[in-house]
Amino acid sequence: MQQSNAAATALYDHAGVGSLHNAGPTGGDAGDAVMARWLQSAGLQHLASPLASTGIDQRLLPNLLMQGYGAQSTEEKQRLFKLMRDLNINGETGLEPYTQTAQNSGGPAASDGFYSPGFRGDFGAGLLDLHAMDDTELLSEHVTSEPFEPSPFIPGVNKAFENDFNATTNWQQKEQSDADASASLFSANEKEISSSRESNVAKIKVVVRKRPLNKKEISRKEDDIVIVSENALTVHEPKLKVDLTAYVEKHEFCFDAVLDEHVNNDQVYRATVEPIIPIIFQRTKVTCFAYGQTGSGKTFTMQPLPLRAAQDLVRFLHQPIYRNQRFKLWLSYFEIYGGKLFDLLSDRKKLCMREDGRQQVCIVGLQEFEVSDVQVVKEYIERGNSARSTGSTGANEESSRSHAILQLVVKRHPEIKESKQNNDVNESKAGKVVGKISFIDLAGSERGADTTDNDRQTRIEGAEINKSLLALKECIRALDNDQIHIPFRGSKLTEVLRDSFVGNSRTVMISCISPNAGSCEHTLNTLRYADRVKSLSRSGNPKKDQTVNSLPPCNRDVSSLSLLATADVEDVYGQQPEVKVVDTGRRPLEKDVYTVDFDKQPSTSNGREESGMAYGPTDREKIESK
Ligand SMILES: Nc1ncnc2c1ncn2[C@@H]1O[C@H](COP(=O)(O)OP(=O)(O)OP(=O)(O)O)[C@@H](O)[C@H]1O
Repeated sequence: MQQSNAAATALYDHAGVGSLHNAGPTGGDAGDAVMARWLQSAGLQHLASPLASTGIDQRLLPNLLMQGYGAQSTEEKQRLFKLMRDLNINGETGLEPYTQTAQNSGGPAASDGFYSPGFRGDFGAGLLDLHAMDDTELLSEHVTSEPFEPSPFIPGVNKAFENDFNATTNWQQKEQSDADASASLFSANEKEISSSRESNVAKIKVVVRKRPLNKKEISRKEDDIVIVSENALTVHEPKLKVDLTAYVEKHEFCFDAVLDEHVNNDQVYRATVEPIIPIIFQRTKVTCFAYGQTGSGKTFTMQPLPLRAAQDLVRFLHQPIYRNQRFKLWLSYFEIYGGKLFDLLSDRKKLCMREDGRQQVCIVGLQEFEVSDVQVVKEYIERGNSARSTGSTGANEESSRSHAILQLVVKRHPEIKESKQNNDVNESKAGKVVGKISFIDLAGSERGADTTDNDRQTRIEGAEINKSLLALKECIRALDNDQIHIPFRGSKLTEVLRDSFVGNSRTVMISCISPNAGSCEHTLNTLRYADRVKSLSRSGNPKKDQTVNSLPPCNRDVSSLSLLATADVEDVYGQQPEVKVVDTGRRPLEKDVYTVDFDKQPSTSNGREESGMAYGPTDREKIESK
């Protein structure tokens, strides 16, 4: 309390009136004028005048303000709080030294400002305290737990929570305090905080998920050859010597996280997408995709994620900061099949991709739906899923033959009066994209090499799939190396995701693997692809290169792969509390020397890009630019 008083008092001093105790009538006037201007800067001038008219000693104003005097609404209190805080920050940065007064002398140093524990502890009721408790303390009370476990990263929202000014969490208070930033979304200080939060989320995160043996595999008495331990796993490859004696070759890998067969979908969400949700509101484009052979669990893994993410995004949107700024969530769902795009929420309407004048890719005719309720999101997802192209493979009766892309986009909408001027533009288009997350359920990675279904259709599917997987990897590589040129034209998939590869973006790859011995080769291919993606961040960064030598010998690269020679010491995912990950300074180890070319995807030679494979009606396409 002393500190906050000191800060407000400093305002008077700054006006050249000396300490409050010395303020005479003239000095008081000058101080009052500054105080009035100060309040006016946040639209709170009315808080000064009632005081003046009641004849209350203006010197008491800082105290009264600190008690929330006159502020009627939550919003006003927030603004007032922000003003006080800014004052402290300025004081803290030494913009304007202030004289010690009787009130503040003996208290904590001025430089401790708002952030000193003493100050926090004394902070009066009715005003926000950004630092009273850590993020997790209040969150758990307010998060709706059905049907998922509460998320420590995401604020809970319910009516009481929204209305209870004092019960807002630190995190929410920070967000709330952004509300009156008119010119930009975030004040300088908050930008700092948000950028540090952003930088805490690795650009590429690679997670492996192992599914359990299925009934067929159990009935065939197949062995589980994948052993998971922490963030590493070992594949025990059964082999035969020339003299036909059996032996096992071990392959060890290490990733950001490895999730075993006992991990449920909610835990997958927590380890992958959840930490990224907050930065979507900070103009980040996120891509999350699952990769792996058919039947390895990609769809099983990916399908719950958008719903879970939508639930958290909706929670954020209910925060006053975002609600006041007219942030809305939009959902679209389409698939890429045989190089063509189909809207899964619009009777498989064929879509086409256009580049506008600003080289922004837009999918012409793609329906976007505003979603503010998780139940509605669920219905859209179910509708889209039932419209997907699936077929049967040896390993999966309902195999995805396409890449399905579900996008959740946060947009900021203009005020009603502004948007009325653009009556002809539909609401979704009127909004400005703030951030988005794309969930991609890729078709099985080995379909190009699928010889059991080797008909023409399958070959075409396989060719496109292979092409896009290769292109995806190239884009991730370029992205991670901060290359200016991103080879997004390599496939329809990467073209569609173009805006996810430029600017501020994050990628989460979930590699799904089957545990049975019969899938060993595919499992190793999947892990090598994942390893390759992860290792991309180890190449081309001299800072990372230097650190490898300081790693303990057991963590050093011992394989013959020069590209995997450096350690990813900058991946700080390991700091997230809920995520089962460890320092990725340990590079993946695959002890054996491979003969496999890691870059090589299953053959694409049998595929030509075919046209005229449109599914569903070829509706007249409304050509319009976003
Ligand atoms: N972790 C898991 N736990 C329990 N069952 C799983 C798990 N992963 C996958 N399955 C089951 O395995 C089967 C195949 O999974 P899924 O359809 O997700 O594979 P996929 O990789 O998407 O295949 P495709 O590429 O052919 O579409 C499904 O019946 C699914 O329910």
